[in-house]
Amino acid sequence: MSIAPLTPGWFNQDVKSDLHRHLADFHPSIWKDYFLQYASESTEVDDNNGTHIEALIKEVSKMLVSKIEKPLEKVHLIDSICRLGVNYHFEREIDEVLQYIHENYVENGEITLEDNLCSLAVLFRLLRQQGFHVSPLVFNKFKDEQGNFSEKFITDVEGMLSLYEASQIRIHGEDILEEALDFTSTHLKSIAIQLNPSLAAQVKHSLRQTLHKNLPRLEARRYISIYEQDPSHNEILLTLAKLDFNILQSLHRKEFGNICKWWNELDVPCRFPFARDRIAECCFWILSVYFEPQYSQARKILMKVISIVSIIDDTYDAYGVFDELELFTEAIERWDISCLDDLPEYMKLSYKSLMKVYEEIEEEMSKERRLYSVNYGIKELKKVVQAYMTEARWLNSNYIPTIEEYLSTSTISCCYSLLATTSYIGMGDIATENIFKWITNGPKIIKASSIVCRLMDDIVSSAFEQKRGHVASFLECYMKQFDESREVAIDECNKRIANAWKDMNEECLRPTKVPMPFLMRILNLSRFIDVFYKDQDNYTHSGGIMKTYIKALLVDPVLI
Ligand SMILES: CC(C)=CCC/C(C)=C/CC/C(C)=C/COP(=O)(O)OP(=O)(O)O
Repeated sequence: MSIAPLTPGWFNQDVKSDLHRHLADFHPSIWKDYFLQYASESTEVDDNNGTHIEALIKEVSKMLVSKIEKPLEKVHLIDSICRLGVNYHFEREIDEVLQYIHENYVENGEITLEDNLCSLAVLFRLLRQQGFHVSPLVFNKFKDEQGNFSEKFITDVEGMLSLYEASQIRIHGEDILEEALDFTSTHLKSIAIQLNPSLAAQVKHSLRQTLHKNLPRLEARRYISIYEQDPSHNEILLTLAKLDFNILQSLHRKEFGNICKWWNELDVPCRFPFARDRIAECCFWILSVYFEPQYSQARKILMKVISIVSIIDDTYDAYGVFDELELFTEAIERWDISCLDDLPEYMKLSYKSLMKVYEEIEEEMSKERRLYSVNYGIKELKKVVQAYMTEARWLNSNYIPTIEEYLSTSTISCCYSLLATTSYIGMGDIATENIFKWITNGPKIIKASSIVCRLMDDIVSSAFEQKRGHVASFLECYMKQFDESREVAIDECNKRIANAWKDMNEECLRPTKVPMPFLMRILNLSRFIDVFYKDQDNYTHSGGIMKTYIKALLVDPVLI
């Protein structure tokens, strides 16, 4: 796209005094031009190790499909495959094994295999993750006569860890898993100091970041080193995991490089100095949604959309004044390049770039005869911008909405319905028009994911945002409506977040309303929030764990 060059200081020439604006002091880009070195016309997967990898995949596949004599050994093999991040090569085989175990060793939801706490909890988690119905009452056998989890398991750290991880996939009404969570987290916390350093580190990690809510690539990067140190590891599987990790890394670097090249042409620091310059972080957000090679085109689309939306979000929250925002909202509603003439100079750039991004998506989709998919995406974007405007109105009139009013708008402005819908656009023929109808009709799982996103974001960012003038967050709305303290409001958020996870877990059980690949995008969007919005907003303040994790997945290869 060619946009006329600017003279220094242009930004303040034709716009209102910054006194009226809610400017934020965002730190500059951490990554600058780092990923540009990887930009490449071809985003094919590197084939240098192709034959070797193929052979390793065949070997692991053989291990999976061999006759099931010891079911729990297979279960642990599947667990390692998943944690090492190579399960996407064996979806059919894994499903067949778990289906077999479910048919032969689960009666009326009860697992009939007799074994130790660790193995049963791993099996329970894997079956649930795969969408099979299993009853948590299987854990009754680990209780004492009083009906409490037996203290004799406190020293079984692996068992406790597995039960703790299994309890994360609980659904509504599963009291026994609530008790299990309580029991395991209390005792794991207190026992951690007595353990050897490596086990202590694992316990500490799980207590902070559970497996179910972790991003699969991050878990793979971490687990490869843990698995390598386990004397009973399988060499073939380990080698596959390492090679595969590096191959994916080089594909992802190229994709990041290409998007950074496009972003650089927008010249964000100069043309949008009020906005967060976070292209690597935006790309990482999308890499969390899907990492597999077949979703490369889908990632490209979603990476561009999220990055432009990030600028638009800052336009509403950190720069635009009320009458400018009305013009912008109107222009988005009309969706027509001729609206440019009505916009202030700085808004022309984002509007033009947005139109251009969607034109490109339309071009690609019309080649695939899936143009309709883009229209669903545009409708979701319009909803987001309307929600931004409602929030701007509230701020402009110092209105603090009720929590019902607040949530109905802010679960749209959190963009998760927009991102989920847009994530399906590049997914190919499996994303039928019915899938788009389903996702844009506000299904339970997207409502739950939006609650997780909105409330976790509000807990960590409301203090920073309120300082500069920002629409009231859930916390302020709740405190005003119920005349309660911030702590009580945070507790309420955490309860709602936990319930939303139960909704999501329930929606992933079979029979699912849509095929699993579509639910997985939503689950991964929620996981991103769990990883990056726990203690602070690591997108806005991206020099901490965000930097560490980008480095782990995109900069440092795994040592072979
Ligand atoms: C966490 C969240 C809302 C994610 C939205 C997904 C998305 C579009 C991400 C791009 C960057 C962005 C707008 C982050 C949220 O900023 P913010 O915290 O300023 O968002 P807000 O203004 O809606 O609170």
